Amino acid sequence: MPVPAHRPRRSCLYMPGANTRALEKAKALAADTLIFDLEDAVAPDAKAEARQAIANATGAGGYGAREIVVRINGLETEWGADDLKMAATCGANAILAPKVVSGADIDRLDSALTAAGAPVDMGLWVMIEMPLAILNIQEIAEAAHRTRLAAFVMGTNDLAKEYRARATPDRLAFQTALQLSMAAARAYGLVAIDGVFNDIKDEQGLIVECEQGRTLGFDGKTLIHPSQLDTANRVFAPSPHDVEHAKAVIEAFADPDNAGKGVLKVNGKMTELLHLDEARRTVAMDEAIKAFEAA
Ligand SMILES: CC(C)(COP(=O)(O)OP(=O)(O)OC[C@H]1O[C@@H](n2cnc3c(N)ncnc32)[C@H](O)[C@@H]1OP(=O)(O)O)[C@@H](O)C(=O)NCCC(=O)NCCSC(=O)C[C@H](O)C(=O)O
Ligand SMILES: [Mg+2]
Repeated sequence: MPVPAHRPRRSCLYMPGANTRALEKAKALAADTLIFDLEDAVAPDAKAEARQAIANATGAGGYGAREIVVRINGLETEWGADDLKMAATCGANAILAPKVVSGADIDRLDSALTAAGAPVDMGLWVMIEMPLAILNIQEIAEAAHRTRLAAFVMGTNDLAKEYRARATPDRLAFQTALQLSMAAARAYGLVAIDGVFNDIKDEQGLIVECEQGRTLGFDGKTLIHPSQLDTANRVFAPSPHDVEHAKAVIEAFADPDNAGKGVLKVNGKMTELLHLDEARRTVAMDEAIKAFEAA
């Protein structure tokens, strides 16, 4: 299936690779992206079994238009090379590598994927979750120019552990990391996905965190439970008001009376050509979401 230019990634649901029931259940869940995990959600004794379960699930298919990503263990671990070998040719859209800290890490992963026979359109996603990754964030993002690097995924649990930080509702401790990662992602054309919200029962807390991620510019949020899907899908989609306003901006610039003008007033707001670009992106994403949901 060709990759749409504006692919929705509002909701990116992790599931442990060893949980075959979750892998099956995912075929009917309203997630834009499914992340089959071999790393932290899988116990050391279950790694080989989980790797086989993911290979079986991706081989059998049935996930429709959902994007499939396999999170591997780090290449420095005893499981990483076998994970990458399986993930490279299992039919997934991308692999997600944990705990990268440098541009050289991206080069190593990229070379290993090519050597393992990964298709040219397979993406490389990486977890931004180590203090050194935050300090080296530009160098990491810059590797996108020479590799398949396509996305940053924030790992706020590992960041909390490494920083010895407190997880507060405003995510004060992670603002520098979130915002530097966002700047680097956008500067080098990468997708940016926010970290997980651990308290499955706290729906209001999830809404607040999704809204904050959306405000910061993230494309979507990583999730850990199906009950979190609807909130992320709603918050990270353009709202009906956003789409209506975007269409008004596009119409205003297309009006022959406004030909040659660089600045207009639309719905009482100053509107420049840069807003036209954003309006086109909003409408394209709205259409991409509708097409994805109809598929
Ligand atoms: C957290 C969980 C272990 C809770 O599981 P459980 O107790 O089974 O929850 P429920 O009984 O409420 O489940 C209801 C049904 O939903 C299915 N389910 C649950 N979670 C998922 C899921 N993630 N994907 C698909 N399906 C799911 C259950 O099977 C139940 O189905 P049924 O039996 O038919 O009723 C569990 O939610 C879970 O394992 N979540 C994912 C954990 C995970 O993958 N963690 C790793 C990624 S997070 C991370 O590492 C962050 C990052 O690296 C960082 O540093 O921040
Ligand atoms: Mg992590």
